Amino acid sequence: MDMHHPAEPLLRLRGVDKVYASGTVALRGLDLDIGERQFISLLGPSGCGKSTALRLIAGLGRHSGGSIDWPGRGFVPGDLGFVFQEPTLMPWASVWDNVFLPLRLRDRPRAQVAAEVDAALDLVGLSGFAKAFPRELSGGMRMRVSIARALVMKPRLLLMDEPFAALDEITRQKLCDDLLGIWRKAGCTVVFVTHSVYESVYLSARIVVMAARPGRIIGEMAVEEPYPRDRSFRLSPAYAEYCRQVSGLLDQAMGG
Ligand SMILES: Nc1ncnc2c1ncn2[C@@H]1O[C@H](COP(=O)(O)OP(=O)(O)OP(=O)(O)O)[C@@H](O)[C@H]1O
Repeated sequence: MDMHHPAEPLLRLRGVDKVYASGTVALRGLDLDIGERQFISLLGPSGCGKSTALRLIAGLGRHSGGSIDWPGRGFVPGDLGFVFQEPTLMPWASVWDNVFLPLRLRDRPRAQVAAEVDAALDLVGLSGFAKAFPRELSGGMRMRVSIARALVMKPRLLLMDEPFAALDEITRQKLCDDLLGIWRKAGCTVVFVTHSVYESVYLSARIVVMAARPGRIIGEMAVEEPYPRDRSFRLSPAYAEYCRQVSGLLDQAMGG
């Protein structure tokens, strides 16, 4: 870090509140700095406001109080990619056309951006499936198409809302490895919402634990294992110890 110009975070949340029209206080006083190229997980029990926080960061809905800023060079359209629990692909369109969608919505001509679509497919390891249709793919492959679509605009921030929750354990582990590779190559920041202690420890450099009613941050942990990470980390005593500590924080979040 340059000591004369300490790096600004990519995103800064200060005292963010969200009260829904129903009166539910989904978030109260959220303070969070998210750095460039960080991999950060938001972990917490159901209803603690993880998805709300992600949606506010994405600009889907207004916060009721506090501020959300992009302090560096500010927010530029295309800076954000979003991946949901369901891949939400268009079943009638090929893999290539699904990934092309964000560019098409911005009126970018097919021929002009073909290389960008190809590069996004290459990034997620699906170059050979450009002409396939979603129904021909496994659940894990469909999720990778969804990730390629989120990354085709080369966003600086990738928001992921429990992307692997609907998949079986083996596919989940494989996708975690894939995601770490994709993240390293894409060079973006990832904010990953999950219920899973194991997933958060494996993936993140930083885990923010939230509690409900009102949704708030109750603790944070750094996972100081260097990247790249692989199976050997998952099997290591250090991994088990991180999981134990994060589970302890989660117990606190659930009032235990
Ligand atoms: N559109 C909405 N209108 C009213 N209340 C909402 C709305 N969306 C969420 N809530 C409420 O806000 C609180 C936080 O919800 P949110 O979905 O952000 O939590 P979460 O941590 O993502 O939960 P989960 O893990 O179950 O997805 C909950 O009490 C929820 O019922």
